[in-house]
Amino acid sequence: MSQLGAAHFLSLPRPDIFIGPPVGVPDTTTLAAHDFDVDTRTGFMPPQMPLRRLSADWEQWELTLEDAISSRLQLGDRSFIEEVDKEKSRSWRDRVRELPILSIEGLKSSETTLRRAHLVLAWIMHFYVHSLPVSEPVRIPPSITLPLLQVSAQLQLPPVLTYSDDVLYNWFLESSQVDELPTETTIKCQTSFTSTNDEAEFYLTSARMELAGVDALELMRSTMDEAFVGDDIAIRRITDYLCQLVDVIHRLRAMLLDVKKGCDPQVFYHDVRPWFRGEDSQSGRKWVFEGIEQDPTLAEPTELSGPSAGQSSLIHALDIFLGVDQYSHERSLTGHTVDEAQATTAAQKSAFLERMQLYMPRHHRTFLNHLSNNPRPLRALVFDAATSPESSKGGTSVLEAYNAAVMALKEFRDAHMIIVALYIIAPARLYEAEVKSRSSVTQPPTRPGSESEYVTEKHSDNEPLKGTGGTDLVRFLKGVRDQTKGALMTL
Ligand code: HEM
Repeated sequence: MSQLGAAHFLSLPRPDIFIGPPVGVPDTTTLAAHDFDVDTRTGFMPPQMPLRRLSADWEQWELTLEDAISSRLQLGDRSFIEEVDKEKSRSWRDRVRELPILSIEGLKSSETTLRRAHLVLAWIMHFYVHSLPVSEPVRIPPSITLPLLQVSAQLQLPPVLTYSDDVLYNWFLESSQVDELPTETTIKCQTSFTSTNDEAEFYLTSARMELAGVDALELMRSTMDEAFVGDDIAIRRITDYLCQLVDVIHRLRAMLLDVKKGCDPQVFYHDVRPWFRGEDSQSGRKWVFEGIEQDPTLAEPTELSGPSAGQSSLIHALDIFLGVDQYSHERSLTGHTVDEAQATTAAQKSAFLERMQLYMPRHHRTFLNHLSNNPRPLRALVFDAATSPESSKGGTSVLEAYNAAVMALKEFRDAHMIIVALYIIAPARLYEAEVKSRSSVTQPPTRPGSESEYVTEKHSDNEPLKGTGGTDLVRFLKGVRDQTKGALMTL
C-alpha cells in the first residue's frame, strides 16, 4: 500500500490550534467533510503502518526511548532494587534532564509525525516518572514538558500515555508485509516498557479487537442507512444487521478472554501495569511540569489519567449506536468513590467514559459526536416499530434483536469483569496476603513487589482497588455493566 497521498488530510500541515471546536462541531480546519479517520477496512486503526521513527532532528528523543527500553529500567517503587539498577536509572534520568529543548515546529507538517512525537515523549515521561524512587518528588524536566505539552496541544490530547499511544499507533508489520493492510494475525507490537511477550500481547489483544470491530462499524453504517428509509423492508434488514452485530460482539468477547493465552496475570499486574499509572492513581503524588512557564500558550494539564481501553472508540461507538450510553455513560459513573467525588473538581466529576473521550484522537471524538447526533437513533426506531399497531412492521423481531445486542454488550462487560478479577483483583489479594504472612515472620515477599502499588491498590475495607484511569474499579465496572443491562427494552 502506498504512503498517504500529499493531498490526504492527514498529510496536510496543521494550523496552530490550542483549543478545540465546541462539542458537536466538526473540526473543519483539518477535517475533510465526513472524514473521521475511520477506515472502512481497519476501523479506528490506521490502514498504514504508523511512523516508526522521527527524522534526524528529533533523533535524541528516539535514542532516549531506545536507551530506556534496552536498559530494562526498573520501577522506582520496587522494594528490592539492586544498587546497579538504581544507578542505571538515575543516570538515564540525568541524561533526560540534559536533553536540549527541541522545537516542534517541523513536526507540525503532518499528523502522523505528531502522533509519533506524542508516543515517544509520553513513553519517555512514564519511564521517567515511574523509575523515580518513591522518596523523590515527580518533577518532569523542561526537555520533556515543553515539547510534550506543545505536541499534545496540536493533537488536542492530554500530555500522558493514551490508548492511541499503546494500541492504535503502536504496531508494525514485517518488512515483507508493509504494503499490506494490518490484520489480526500480522500486526506486531512496536514499543513496550518491559520487552515481554506478555506486555505485547496485552496491547495486541485490544488492537486485534479494533480490527475485528470493523464488522460492527459496517453494520452500524448499514443500519443507519436503512433507518433513514424506515419502511417494513428497512426494519427487517435492521433486524438482520442487529443479529449479525450480536455475533460480532460475541467474537469481541471471545477475543478479550483470549488475552489469557499470551499475557500472564502476575507479570501484567506486577511488571507491566505500574508503568501505566497516571497522576490520579498515584496516591496524591503531584506531577510537576517544570518549564511550563517558558511557553505562555501552555496551560497546566488537568487530564493525567493512565491509558485505559476505556478510551477505545469502538466500545464507545457500540454504546452510542445502541443507545446504551445514556445508561453506561451516566453522570453518577464518575469512577470515583463517594468521598473522592466530594473532593474532586467539576471536571473530574463528569462521567468517566465521557472524560475518556478527551483521550481519544480528536477525529474519532468527532465521529462519536456525529454518531450521538444521529437524527434517527436506533433505540427510538426500535421502540416505534415495536409499539406500532401495524404488526407487519416486524416490531417484535427488531425488539428481540435489539435486546439481544444489548445483552451481548452486557455479556462482553461480564467477561471484562472476569479479566479484571484475574489480572488485578486476584494478584492484588495474593500479594497482600503474602506481605501480611511474611511480615509476621519478618521476611520480604518472594516477588519484587512495589510498595506504593500495594498501598494504592490494597483492598482493605476503606480503600478500594484503583484502575489505571484512577477509578474505584470494582464499583465502577459493575456500575457500567449493570447500567448496560438497564438499557434492555421492555414494553
Ligand atoms: C488484561 C486486560 C484488561 C484489564 C486488566 C482491564 C482493566 C480495566 C480497568 C481496571 C478498567 C477501569 C477503568 C480504569 O480505571 O482504567 C477498565 C475499563 C475498561 N476496559 Fe478494560 N481491561 C483489560 C482489557 C480490555 C480490553 C482488551 C478492552 C477492549 C478493547 C477493554 C475495554 C474496557 C472498557 C470499554 C472500559 C471502560 C468501562 C466499560 O465501558 O465497561 N479492556 N479496564
